[in-house]
Amino acid sequence: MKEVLGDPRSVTAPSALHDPAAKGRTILIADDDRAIRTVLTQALGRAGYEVRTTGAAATLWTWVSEGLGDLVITDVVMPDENGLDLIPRIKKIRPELRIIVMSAQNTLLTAVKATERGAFEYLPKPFDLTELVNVVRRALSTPARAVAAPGLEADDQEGLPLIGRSAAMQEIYRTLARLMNTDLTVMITGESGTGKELVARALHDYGKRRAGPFVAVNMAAIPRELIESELFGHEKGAFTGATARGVGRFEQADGGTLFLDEIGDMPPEAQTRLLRVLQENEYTTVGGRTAIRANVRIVAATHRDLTQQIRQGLFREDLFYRLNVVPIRLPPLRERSEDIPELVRHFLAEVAAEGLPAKGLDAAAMDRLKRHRWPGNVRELENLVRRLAALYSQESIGVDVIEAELASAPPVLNTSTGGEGLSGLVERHLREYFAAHSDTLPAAGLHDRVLREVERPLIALSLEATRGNQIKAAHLLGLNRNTLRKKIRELDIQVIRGVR
Ligand SMILES: Nc1ncnc2c1ncn2[C@@H]1O[C@H](COP(=O)(O)OP(=O)(O)OP(=O)(O)O)[C@@H](O)[C@H]1O
Repeated sequence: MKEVLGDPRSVTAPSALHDPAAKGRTILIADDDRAIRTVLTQALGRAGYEVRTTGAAATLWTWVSEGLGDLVITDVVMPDENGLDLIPRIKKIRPELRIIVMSAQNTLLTAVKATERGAFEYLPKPFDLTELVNVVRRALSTPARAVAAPGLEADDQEGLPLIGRSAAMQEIYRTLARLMNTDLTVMITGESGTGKELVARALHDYGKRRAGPFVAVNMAAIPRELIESELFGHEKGAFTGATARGVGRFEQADGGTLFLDEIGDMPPEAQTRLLRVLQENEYTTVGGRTAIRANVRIVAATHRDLTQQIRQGLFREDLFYRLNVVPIRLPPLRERSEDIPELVRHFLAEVAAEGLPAKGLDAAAMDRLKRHRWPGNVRELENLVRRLAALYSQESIGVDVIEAELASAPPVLNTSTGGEGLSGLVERHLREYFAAHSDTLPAAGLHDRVLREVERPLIALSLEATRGNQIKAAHLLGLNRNTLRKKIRELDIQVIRGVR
């Protein structure tokens, strides 16, 4: 049986799970919900453990200070004290005692705090009892773990709200919490607008490099021939237009996190260079000779299917394995539609805080939103909510308004760009590009370079869509066949037959 969603108290029963190592081990449980105490007592009792339960944090504290128990399972919100606040006190007097935190709060901050304060594991409610029994067994057979250094506590305010309490988001919060004290390379995949950049920021903000810079680079936004100098910097005179030394993003991100967005769009030469940096932990600037030590944590993201890119020869397999150390897949919004009401409330509150009149959605309207497919994911939802707040005067928005808004069909190109439109997307990337050169101007010849940047994917994708058939692609593009052939050569596009 799997998780039962909805009721935070619902837990599902394990299959027979007697653990021979359980004999003589006592588990202390604190939860103010009697039903939960009962189910946990039964499940752990069946597995062979001794169990003591209480509804008060104070009683748990007394037991622990008397030296009782081999493991603690505690809830977070209890009438007398917050379970999370108890953890450091317990760790101080009994550092070896494993603590499992369970909570129905289910925010990223709870997961992070539990891990940060030294909990062995965090279980969002509702959870599967089989999983709990497995966690207990693991906890009792793993040596004590160092607690995060004091002073590294996450702020109480969740500055960067990742909204959503669906099972899929809970899994992501747990992964993020586990990654907190590591420097592991992370690869975030997911459709456009699912929150990849937000997750990358969370990894940084709750990670051990949080005091350092967070630098984001969008591979798709930078002209191909400039990517290497953008990442690694260049020496004066390294190429035409390099009139001064240029600082690269690796240098800017020194001591912090480098977020490589749209990594699937990285050109081959830059991929090779990046691979070398990841292998050797050193890089050289374009035109430079001295090796510079790289001190960045890499987080990469893509909305593309990299395994397919690898098959097509567009992405290096060895680089993929270097980057894919910890994969995080963000689900599309349609797979977690139960999060939509909370997201809507969050975005409505945001626009209200910006000075627009406060609004709400009636039940039918909310229901309609939950049934939409959301090709542009959270970004599309956010844009819709902003439109509703700005364009409609009624306080409570009904389903008719939602129908009308969803029916004002976005243009063809919107589906992949999250409701933004192609020109909006190009403008966003160009803005980012200019912003990256805030103190200097980009190298001369920008017009042609940018047009080539648009032309290349346009032609490559047309060829992909026509399975490498150049006659069909020329027709699709409205180009003469010879012109297309010439452009394929000039732009160095690989034509792969039969692949789509
Ligand atoms: N779980 C979430 N909670 C709150 N806001 C979210 C969430 N996920 C995404 N958003 C918001 O949706 C918008 C898009 O998110 P983000 O830019 O992180 O997506 P992305 O996957 O990186 O998109 P792209 O692939 O197009 O770059 C942002 O405004 C972000 O704040």
